[in-house]
Amino acid sequence: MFAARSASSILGRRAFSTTARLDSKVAVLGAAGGIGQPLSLLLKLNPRVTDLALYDIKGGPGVAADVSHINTKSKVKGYAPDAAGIKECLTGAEIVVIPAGVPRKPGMTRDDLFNTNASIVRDLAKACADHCPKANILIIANPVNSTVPITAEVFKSKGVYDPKRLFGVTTLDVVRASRFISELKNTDPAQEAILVVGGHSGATIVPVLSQAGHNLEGSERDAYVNRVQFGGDEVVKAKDGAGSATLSMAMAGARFTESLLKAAQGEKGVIEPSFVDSPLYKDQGVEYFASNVELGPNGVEKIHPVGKVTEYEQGLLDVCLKDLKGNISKGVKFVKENP
Ligand SMILES: NC(=O)C1=CN([C@@H]2O[C@H](COP(=O)(O)OP(=O)(O)OC[C@H]3O[C@@H](n4cnc5c(N)ncnc54)[C@H](O)[C@@H]3O)[C@@H](O)[C@H]2O)C=CC1
Ligand SMILES: O=C([O-])CC(=O)C(=O)O
Repeated sequence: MFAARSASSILGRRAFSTTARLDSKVAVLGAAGGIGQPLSLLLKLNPRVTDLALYDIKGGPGVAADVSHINTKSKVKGYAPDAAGIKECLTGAEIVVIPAGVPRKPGMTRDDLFNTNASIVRDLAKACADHCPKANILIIANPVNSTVPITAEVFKSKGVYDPKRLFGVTTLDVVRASRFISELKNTDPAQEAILVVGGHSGATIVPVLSQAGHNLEGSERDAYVNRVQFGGDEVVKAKDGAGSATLSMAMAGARFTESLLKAAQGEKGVIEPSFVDSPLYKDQGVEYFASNVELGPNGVEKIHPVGKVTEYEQGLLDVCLKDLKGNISKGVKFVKENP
């Protein structure tokens, strides 16, 4: 989809770019993994990306050599898995996408990944805070509800936290919500835009179907909501021990990156749901929340409220907020106890 961008939209980019930077370095940390590889491929196909910097503790240079043969203009470089490598990878990055971390196996929750992934994300966040403190940081590594607060705490501890530049990538939930409703209603999924709010695990994933003008009742509604909330489990089960969603996640990560680049390059009205430092439920002690976010040259431009929900959706939201609070404080506590 990115390679097929029309000439006029590429020209459009030039028209938007008079005040915006034309060089867009995007770094992927965890680039040799199940998500990292197809994500790197999609970013290589995106003409808005001028430099693609690929880092992994294993195999970054190999993926970079492979992807670099694709005949698009961007420069691609893979970095050695050491302090000098990550420093060079991150220096000058406008966007850093982080899918580094272990995926689930059947029977695990995302929270079961916390013990392994919390320290991976903490250490990569430290490197970002040191080498590219003004970059937009896109967290894919699970559990997102905790790894986003972990990243924020690291940036705060180094005095460089900008809440407008930190995003938990929840795009896959939105992609799934659109696809699954289109299967039920026989519509074009590309034309469906189902709002999904909350967080990124189980009951914290709240599809707000009512705002898209769809009405499902009873068991059909419950099955739809359950499928959106546990879509990740569907893939984990089907992969049977070989990991979780990678290809659909790569597409979702590439879409979010493209949206940020569009906004950075001056396009107005770019909206993506994302898990961000949000004022919406701070009065209830929930510091981070996913809702529609308007993107701009400085990252978050405007956080949209959830809007009108049905009584049923409000019930889902109540459960979500309770779970989210626990997930967030777990991340914050981890950094305080393991700086
Ligand atoms: N936000 C979302 O919607 C989704 C999140 N995920 C999460 O994304 C993460 C990655 O999933 P996969 O790519 O399938 O896993 P994977 O195991 O295939 O790849 C992870 C990669 O990270 C690398 N890595 C590990 N520690 C690192 C470090 N300190 N620095 C740099 N690289 C490091 C590994 O070498 C590996 O290449 C998992 O935590 C998974 O749960 C997966 C799907 C959707
Ligand atoms: O389910 C998982 O562990 C991976 C993930 O976050 C998703 O597919 O939404």
